[in-house]
Amino acid sequence: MSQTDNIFSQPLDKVDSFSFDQQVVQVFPDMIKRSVPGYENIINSIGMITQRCAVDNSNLYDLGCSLGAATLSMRRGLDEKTGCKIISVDNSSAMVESCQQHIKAYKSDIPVTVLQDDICNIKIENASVVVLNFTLQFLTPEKRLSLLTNIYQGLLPGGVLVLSEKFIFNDATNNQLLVDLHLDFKRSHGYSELEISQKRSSLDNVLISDTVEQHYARLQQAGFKHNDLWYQYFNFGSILSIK
Ligand SMILES: C[S@@+](CC[C@H](N)C(=O)[O-])C[C@H]1O[C@@H](n2cnc3c(N)ncnc32)[C@H](O)[C@@H]1O
Ligand SMILES: O=C(O)C(=O)C[C@]1(C(=O)O)C=C[C@@H](O)C=C1
Repeated sequence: MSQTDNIFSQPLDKVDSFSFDQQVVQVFPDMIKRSVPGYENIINSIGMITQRCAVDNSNLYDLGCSLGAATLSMRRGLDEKTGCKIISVDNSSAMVESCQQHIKAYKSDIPVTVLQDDICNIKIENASVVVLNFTLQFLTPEKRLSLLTNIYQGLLPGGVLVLSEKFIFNDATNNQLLVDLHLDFKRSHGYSELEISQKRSSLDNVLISDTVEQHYARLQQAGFKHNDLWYQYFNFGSILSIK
């Protein structure tokens, strides 16, 4: 069972940069549900996208898998396929350890390999579905294009990338309203003003958001010609890119 996230509930002398360490791992399912509008819808839909887009004898990748929520949803979507393998990758040792336990707890014949590595080092091969669920935003911007290019090159024709992110918006008025609505979402899930502001400081320069237009431009540069938002809830959303 996931514990309640109260990491930022007490005043901290110094707010450290956010990292996916053991303390975050322990509360992660609670943290992400209470912080990311639409997270559960996106996770469920990743299973549906997998069911429709995965092909027999291909690989599926969950890049920045955390505790494996998207991996498990993909695996549920593979019920009627044969010869598929899921490769789930995260560079946090605490996440990978917990992810392995979590995945083992659910029985299935579909193989899942959980790797502790930087997603920039992974060669994508024979892929029908690749998921980057709220992970690209944690890579330094200079590394983002080469990762997407690697993904494009490793996808089979017709293969898909699900790219979920926190966005910023060019229109300052819209941006402010969507940011405020996200903060209201957090308040409605029990986060205090102190928790919200300390978490925001801790994510400064760690989570670097792009606009939807910047994502489309980068995806096109990587080779993807078919890119569209399939989900948006305030300043969070998900793009589906097809090779
Ligand atoms: C917000 S979480 C992802 C949530 C997860 N995909 C889900 O659906 O529940 C971001 C994850 O990306 C991982 N991460 C960040 N940068 C990474 C990198 N360069 N290589 C591998 N994993 C990375 C973090 O350790 C963290 O577990
Ligand atoms: O913007 C925030 O407040 C967030 O908490 C976002 C976010 C994310 O989008 O990944 C950041 C870190 C945690 O992993 C959970 C959620």
